[in-house]
Amino acid sequence: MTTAARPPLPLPISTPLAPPDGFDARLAEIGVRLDEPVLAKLGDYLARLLAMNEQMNLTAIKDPTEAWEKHALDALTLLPLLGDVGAGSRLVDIGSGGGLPGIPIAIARPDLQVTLVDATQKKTAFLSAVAEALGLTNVEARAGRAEQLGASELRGGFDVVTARAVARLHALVPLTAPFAKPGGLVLLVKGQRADEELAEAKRVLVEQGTTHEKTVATPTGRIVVLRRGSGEARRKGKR
Ligand SMILES: C[S@@+](CC[C@H](N)C(=O)[O-])C[C@H]1O[C@@H](n2cnc3c(N)ncnc32)[C@H](O)[C@@H]1O
Repeated sequence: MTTAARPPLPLPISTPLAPPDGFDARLAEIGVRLDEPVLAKLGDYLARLLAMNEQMNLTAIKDPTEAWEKHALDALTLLPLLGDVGAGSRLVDIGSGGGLPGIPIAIARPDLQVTLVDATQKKTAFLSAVAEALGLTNVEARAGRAEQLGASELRGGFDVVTARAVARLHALVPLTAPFAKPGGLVLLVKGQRADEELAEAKRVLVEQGTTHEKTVATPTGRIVVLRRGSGEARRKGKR
């Protein structure tokens, strides 16, 4: 882990957040049901995120209820798309920032190995510290730019790649697709303008050897689902 040589970042004291009334119903709307210990761990994560946010810029959201909706629920909208992703699979979250959507996924799917990538070393120090505090043994943080890490030993190593709020699709696909194995999924959390961004990124999708499988509307936005093709498809795309 890139941050391992540095002293661990001390986390401020925080009290885990309780889910707001009706959160179970919000989860049911997206076809997700979580046990109480999982919700408790999510509440612990959100509390630590908001507490650390007073010391470094991790999120614009400060209100706990909003954090459950716009961070936890928004991240968990990815879960139904991971139904066919088996235990032991590897997922990487690019531009993870304060850990979104990667940490809620790692909490809800402890059977996945989750790598969190961010260009800012201070943020990956927080991600390592929060993963340790939450006992998330399936999480590692890597500091570095996706452009470089996507050409490192991480290239082509992941069954699933996720990203939220990092860049528009035409710039985001080259940052994310290189991490996916052939046949791997690239799940990009977007807003209402996903279709417009897709149209703009059409050529880039081909160049990166990805195909657009579908766009899923969720209660919090849109998820653009891409699949990385074989090397052969990528070579054809370059012609
Ligand atoms: C607006 S924040 C979003 C953070 C998080 N994904 C979320 O949804 O809350 C964008 C993050 O992407 C990171 N980032 C931007 N460009 C990057 C790149 N080329 N490689 C790695 N991280 C990058 C930034 O450091 C920042 O933490």
